[in-house]
Amino acid sequence: MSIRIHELAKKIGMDNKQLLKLLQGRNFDVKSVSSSIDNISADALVEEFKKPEDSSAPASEAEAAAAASEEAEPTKAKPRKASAPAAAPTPEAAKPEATPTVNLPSGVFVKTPEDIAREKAEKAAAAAAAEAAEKAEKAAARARASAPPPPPAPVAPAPAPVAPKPAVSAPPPVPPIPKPAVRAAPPAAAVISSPPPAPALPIPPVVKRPAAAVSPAPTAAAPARPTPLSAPPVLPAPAPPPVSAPPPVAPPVLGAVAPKPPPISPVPASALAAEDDEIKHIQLKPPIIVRDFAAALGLKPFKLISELNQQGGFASMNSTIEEAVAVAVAEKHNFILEIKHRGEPAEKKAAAQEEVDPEEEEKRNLQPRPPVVCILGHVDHGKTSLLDRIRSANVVSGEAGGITQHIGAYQVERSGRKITFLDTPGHAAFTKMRARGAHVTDVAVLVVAADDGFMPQTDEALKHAQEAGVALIVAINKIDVKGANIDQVKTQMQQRNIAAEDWGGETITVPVSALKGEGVDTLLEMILLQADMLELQANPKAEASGLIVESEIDFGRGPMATVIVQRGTLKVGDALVCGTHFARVRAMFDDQGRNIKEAPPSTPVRVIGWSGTPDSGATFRAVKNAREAENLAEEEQLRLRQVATRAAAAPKEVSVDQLFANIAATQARTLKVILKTDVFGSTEAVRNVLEGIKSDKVSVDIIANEVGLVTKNDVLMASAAKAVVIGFHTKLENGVTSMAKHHGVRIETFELIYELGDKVREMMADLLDPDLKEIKLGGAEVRQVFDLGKGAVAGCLVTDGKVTRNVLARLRRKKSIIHEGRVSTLKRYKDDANEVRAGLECGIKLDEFNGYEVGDIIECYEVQKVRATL
Ligand SMILES: Nc1nc2c(ncn2[C@@H]2O[C@H](COP(=O)(O)OP(=O)(O)OP(=O)(O)O)[C@@H](O)[C@H]2O)c(=O)[nH]1
Repeated sequence: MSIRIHELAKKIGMDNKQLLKLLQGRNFDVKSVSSSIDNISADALVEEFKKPEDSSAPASEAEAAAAASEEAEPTKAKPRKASAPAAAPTPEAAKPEATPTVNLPSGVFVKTPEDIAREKAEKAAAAAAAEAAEKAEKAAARARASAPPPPPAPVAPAPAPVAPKPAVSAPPPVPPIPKPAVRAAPPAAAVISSPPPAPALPIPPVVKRPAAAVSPAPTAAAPARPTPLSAPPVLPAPAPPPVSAPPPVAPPVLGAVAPKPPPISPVPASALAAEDDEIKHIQLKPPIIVRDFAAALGLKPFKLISELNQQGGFASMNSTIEEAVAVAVAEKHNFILEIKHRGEPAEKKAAAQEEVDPEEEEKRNLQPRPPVVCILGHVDHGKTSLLDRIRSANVVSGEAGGITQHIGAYQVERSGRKITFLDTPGHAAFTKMRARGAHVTDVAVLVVAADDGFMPQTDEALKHAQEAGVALIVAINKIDVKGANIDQVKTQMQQRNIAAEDWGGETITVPVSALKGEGVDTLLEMILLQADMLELQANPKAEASGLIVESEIDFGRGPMATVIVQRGTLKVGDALVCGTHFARVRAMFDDQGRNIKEAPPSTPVRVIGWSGTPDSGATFRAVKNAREAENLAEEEQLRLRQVATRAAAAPKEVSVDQLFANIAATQARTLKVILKTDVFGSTEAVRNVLEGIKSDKVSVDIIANEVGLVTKNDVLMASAAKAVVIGFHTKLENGVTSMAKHHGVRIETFELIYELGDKVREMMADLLDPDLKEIKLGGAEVRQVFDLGKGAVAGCLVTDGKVTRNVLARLRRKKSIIHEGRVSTLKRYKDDANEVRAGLECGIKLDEFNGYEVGDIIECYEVQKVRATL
């Protein structure tokens, strides 16, 4: 039994990637987050990472100590209780976690000996450091407490987090503190508190505890609550700058209070210092991302994630945290979080002061974006059904012939996260679309039917995905079908060097049934997991740019393009330029056809307002205004014209071979085609089909191709050029049919690409002279020769088929053909006959031939014209 890493990570509340690294560091043979480890090791890890939270054992120890101290200081009771839950996350508690000190349940081996040795060393070092800090702090506290000499010299550069606690643990204003501390302190504490000679202040005992295991929590927690008011009046005379170097707030307070002499209680002074030390300020800009926030708090991201997840929701490394939540979490960790919004005066000032580095700005604005996923695979392997299942809409039934004809882009939501899907057609003609699909995407899902295995377009799709360098997931579909063979598909994967994970490879492989929905959830989970691993980000604040997935002329709305926003946020009213086309975004529609105003990164959206149909695969970008967009498009048109003119004007060297080839080409017959399609991608697909028809005798020339309806103009053009009009997925404008009849123009429209291919082949063949085919009718053997004076007649026996008067015939003698002509006379006895069948005797005379010999064979045949082959 085993468990996948991402499941384990969820259990532990750790980031997938971190857990993967951790396991790799511990020499586990794991390659990706969907790899698995054995259950024993997994349990040990769960146990290991439970520790920091359920530090109940040591906590109870601490509580015992605290309870003891309560007896002496009843006033302390409340604060401690209240702060108890917050104990764990205090900086002190967090510290031991920072070093990977791990206590495994005995008998479980999940670490290498080196790991254990290293951890021990780190633990020892941490303990030593903590102790040194304590000592230093203690000395400082003592120096402050024993007021008289004002030596301001800070006692020791006490490490920030540990230092404050002892001070705070001794807040009680009145009685000489030592007693409770002594009582509360475990034996160890007493020992350690001894080193410095000076007065046995109460503080140390609490700090005493060995850094990691201690539940300094309760004690440490107490100081966490800010009690600023108590500070000023009590402050001891001198020692303004005690240990509290870090927070800048401390000095003024201390300074201000310093002159007051009352020497009564030295303790609160340190309490104030501690407090100032404790509460730190951090500034962040929205959006607050888990990763950055954890770094600012000095926490491990997985700790923060688990904390956020406990509050409900689903956080990951790149999740954005709501501001209110972030403030609360920061408070819990003794930080004051200042969120700096854009446009705030302070920021404006800062912006004015320093030049913004665009790269920095870009980095700062990066935000997680949804993954773009491409579904690839062979025809009919279930790509559309899978997508259909995922978004629970019935697309398959709406497609012509059940085949996806052009790319579709959709967005689905899963666990509160969006995934953008591209559906690409499986037919061979749509190669370019698939290639384009693969290049736009982050993750490619290769659909392989379990009953069919890898097919030509599966391999081609795999090649596209590999060339594009996108993450690959294999979905073995149709596992419900009789004859489904998952292992066979995995064998084929192995042969292609993309072995499945459970076969020792690295390719995430999910068996699914698009029809029954089995495995689809797992597939989505894997996609999100891959997306997490890829850490996909984009800057939504930048000028919008992206890629044209598809373009078409929408009847009624004009040129329309399906685009994927890759960067920035596309808005209605934006001015766009894309090659020779430009747009002012009039309206945008999402995959459900709903009108939307904005499209952030990774969103597929249909845009209207284009000057024409931009090429699929071209990139667009937003510019300042429509005028600029138009100018840029015009410049591009001009540039292309110049390139074409230069190319045409350039002298060409023509070889003799080429010359002959050109002459032959002019003699070869050509089918001229005017092509009209629904979308740009279809044009490509039809072109692919037509260019794939190879013939030496006849060629296809697409003299014009456009997206849109077949118009009267097309008919006129076809009439002038002697061309045919081919429409794919498009209709005819009113009046076109009658006009075409009048001009003798042939118009053919198609819904299925393979039907189009077959028909064009026929049309091409029709341009060729028909082939002649000889069909044998029968044969007769000459048995006797009759000389009639004015000529000879052959007395024959019809051996096969039939002999008919006037048909073509040839006379063979052994292997030679002696004569070819027609059967001019055919007699049965003395009567003329039209036809004599096999087994009967007859007299045959071939026109203009008299030289028959016994044994000659007369073959009768006819010649038929058949359509020429290409
Ligand atoms: N039994 C079974 N049939 C399926 C499953 N998935 C798809 N099919 C059927 O397979 C046929 C083809 O499915 P599509 O989703 O159109 O396949 P496609 O790969 O999108 O095909 P193209 O659009 O031509 O590229 C349909 O009849 C589906 O009902 C499945 O998991 N189990």
